[in-house]
Amino acid sequence: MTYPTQPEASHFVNGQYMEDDTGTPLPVIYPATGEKIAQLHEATPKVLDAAISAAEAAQKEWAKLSGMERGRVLRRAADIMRERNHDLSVLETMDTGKPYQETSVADATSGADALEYFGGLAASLTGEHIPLPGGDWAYTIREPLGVCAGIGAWNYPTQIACWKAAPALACGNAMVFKPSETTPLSALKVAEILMEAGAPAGLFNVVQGKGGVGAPLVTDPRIAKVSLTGSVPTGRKVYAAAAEGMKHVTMELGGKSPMVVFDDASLEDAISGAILGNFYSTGQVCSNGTRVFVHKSIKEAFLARMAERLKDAVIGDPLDEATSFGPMVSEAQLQIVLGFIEAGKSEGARLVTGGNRIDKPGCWIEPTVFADVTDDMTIAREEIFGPVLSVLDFEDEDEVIARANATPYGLSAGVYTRDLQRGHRVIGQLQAGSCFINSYNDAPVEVPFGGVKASGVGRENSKEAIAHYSQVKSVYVRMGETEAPF
Ligand SMILES: NC(=O)C1=CN([C@@H]2O[C@H](COP(=O)(O)OP(=O)(O)OC[C@H]3O[C@@H](n4cnc5c(N)ncnc54)[C@H](O)[C@@H]3O)[C@@H](O)[C@H]2O)C=CC1
Repeated sequence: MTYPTQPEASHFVNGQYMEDDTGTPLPVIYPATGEKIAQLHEATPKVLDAAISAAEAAQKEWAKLSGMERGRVLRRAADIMRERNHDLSVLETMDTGKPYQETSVADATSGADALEYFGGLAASLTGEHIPLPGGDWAYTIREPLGVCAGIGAWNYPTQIACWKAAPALACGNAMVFKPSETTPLSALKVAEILMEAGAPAGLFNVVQGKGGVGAPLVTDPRIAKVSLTGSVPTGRKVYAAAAEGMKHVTMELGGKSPMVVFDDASLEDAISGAILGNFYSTGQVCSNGTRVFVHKSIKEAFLARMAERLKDAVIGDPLDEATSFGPMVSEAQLQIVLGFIEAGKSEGARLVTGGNRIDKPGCWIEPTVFADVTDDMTIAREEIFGPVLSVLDFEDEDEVIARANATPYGLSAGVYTRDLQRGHRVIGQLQAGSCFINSYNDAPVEVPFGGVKASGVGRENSKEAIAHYSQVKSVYVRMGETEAPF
């Protein structure tokens, strides 16, 4: 028995489901068939206010607990998520269209990893003792920020909710989370699980809606920090709005990341990396290596073998465990991707395989590979966020580094080579936050994740995230008399 797709109500506020059906209707569509699977409503100002007030009250109590006590709740939530992985994965597949083969290993499980990791870290979030001249000393206290707003994208809804909530709650903050309007279902389950694990009512609240709900959440004076996963244009707006209130931010934004395949690389591994970095989640991954620079001497071999490997993709019912390639998340995103494919063709790129909408109900598109792509083409410059791989030729190491860096983005970068000195030398020069050598798109919770340049501010995951969900108070303690000039 899996979860019904229609939740009890649209929002989760102060420990329970909440509805206000005067909000704008928000239909939820299963992208594999185009069927409506739930009907929600956007949050009204009343719902938003209730969520922020509940978070404010809960945060004060939560921050009084020791880190050990807070961590215990998060670790219990991680265990519950793992026990319910099947049901959570089916729901995530219905919400996003991503195959169960993926959701069962990369969504609730990744969320549980974050809850477990930050739950374990919570008790160790201590300050420092600083000895000073004359017997004076100082100490520091790592304090929570207060109520944090989390705003999510549609590609990894459970993972995004947990990657934001886990470090925020571990540090003693509360959260109001707004999922993407395209995938509103699974964050409600994260809220339910946190309450069941013993979190106080109001600690983690979910409000639904589009940018019109996100914007007042960001500017509300009771919100101390905003963590957004989304596109660069939205990031610019949210960052600017948060700056007005001098709020802390984490921005996990888009990219146009390079993957460089040298002539000494293992061809099979490089193709696996390019598949993971372009077709996993139907290409809807922010860190994807969508500009695949392949050394000219191996380009044709690379393309021929890639076309062969793509024939093994199992495109079909996302709930069937054998399916390895699902639909796009929505008709709107599908149309954007088809537009980029047309631009690729009209600007002279060579279509090697795919390029078409698949003729059946739902949002289906073929895995698509372009070759002979040049740096100035639209498909080499703009984030597509779909299953479209572009192969660009190169011959020289310095040349490929310069071209790889010639982008406003800087989320990820990858290098395939058997020459390890070269691997490290090249990665050292690539302008990106999350990099890979002979691999692509791994994102374990122990490792910092985030971008440089236009791709973001701050880091998620790892100990680095703690700095972004807490602030340091320093206390100077004088042991002798206080001397003043007069
Ligand atoms: N760096 C990262 O960690 C990741 C980045 N992304 C990026 O996300 C994008 C795709 O996701 P989308 O949901 O289409 O992005 P989007 O930028 O359209 O929306 C992201 C979220 O922001 C909200 N929003 C929109 N306008 C807002 C405003 N003015 N104020 C407050 N909130 C607002 C949306 O409702 C949604 O919840 C891609 O560009 C992708 O690269 C996606 C996943 C991970």
